[in-house]
Amino acid sequence: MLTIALSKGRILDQTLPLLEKAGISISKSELESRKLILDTNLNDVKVIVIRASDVPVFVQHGAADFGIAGKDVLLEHGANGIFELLDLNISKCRLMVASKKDQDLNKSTLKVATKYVKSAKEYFYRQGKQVEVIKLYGAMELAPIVGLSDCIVDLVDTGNTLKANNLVPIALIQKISSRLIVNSAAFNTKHKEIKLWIQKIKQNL
Ligand SMILES: Nc1ncnc2c1ncn2[C@@H]1O[C@H](COP(=O)(O)OP(=O)(O)OP(=O)(O)O)[C@@H](O)[C@H]1O
Ligand SMILES: O=P(O)(O)OC[C@H]1O[C@H](OP(=O)(O)OP(=O)(O)O)[C@H](O)[C@@H]1O
Repeated sequence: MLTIALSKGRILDQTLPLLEKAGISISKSELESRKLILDTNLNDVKVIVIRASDVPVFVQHGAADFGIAGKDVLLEHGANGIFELLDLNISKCRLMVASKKDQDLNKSTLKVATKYVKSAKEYFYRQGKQVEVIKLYGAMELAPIVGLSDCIVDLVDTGNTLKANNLVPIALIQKISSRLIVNSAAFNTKHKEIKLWIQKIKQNL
């Protein structure tokens, strides 16, 4: 039995066609059901659809043999018990610093609002900047507008969300795309089975 962990939301829409091309499909009724473990067209392959940030957790603990998650989420999680095997080149965006146009960013301690605490701390540490990081779970763009922070660290794709909130991109931290990750232990015990599926997915990218 093979269990695959997929991220809900925008990654899922781009992941399903990749799996389909590799020979794993999930019916519409299965996707629309309230079930948490979904059947596929193959008896020995099951799929769990969970929050993006939970995918590496399930894979790390062996509750899923492989999973698909954004690099943003993987950077926050760290490499514990996980191998990143494939860049799927989907859900591409950039992890960036952004602020109001006229914001003074030369203060001795910058207030940074973000969901990406680890990446933000590491970035500003490398820059030699002292920061106070304020953890948020969404709507980061609001923070500089209401004076909660001097800047944000968030994902940018089209730039429309920044523009709509009168914010400007300041610096690129990391290019983001979705990655296929495996549990390092499962990769050793189920190596043949996992490798076969990864090859099938890779062939069809
Ligand atoms: N604007 C974007 N353009 C392209 N990819 C994006 C964009 N925003 C997020 N992503 C990618 O999609 C992934 C999932 O994002 P999504 O917005 O669906 O979930 P989320 O709301 O961030 O997750 P959660 O439900 O755990 O809070 C992110 O981890 C990132 O890799
Ligand atoms: O540059 P853009 O194309 O405007 O995309 C950037 C937006 O996309 C993501 O939010 P998302 O839509 O996933 O909403 P959420 O994180 O608040 O759920 C991200 O957090 C930005 O707000």
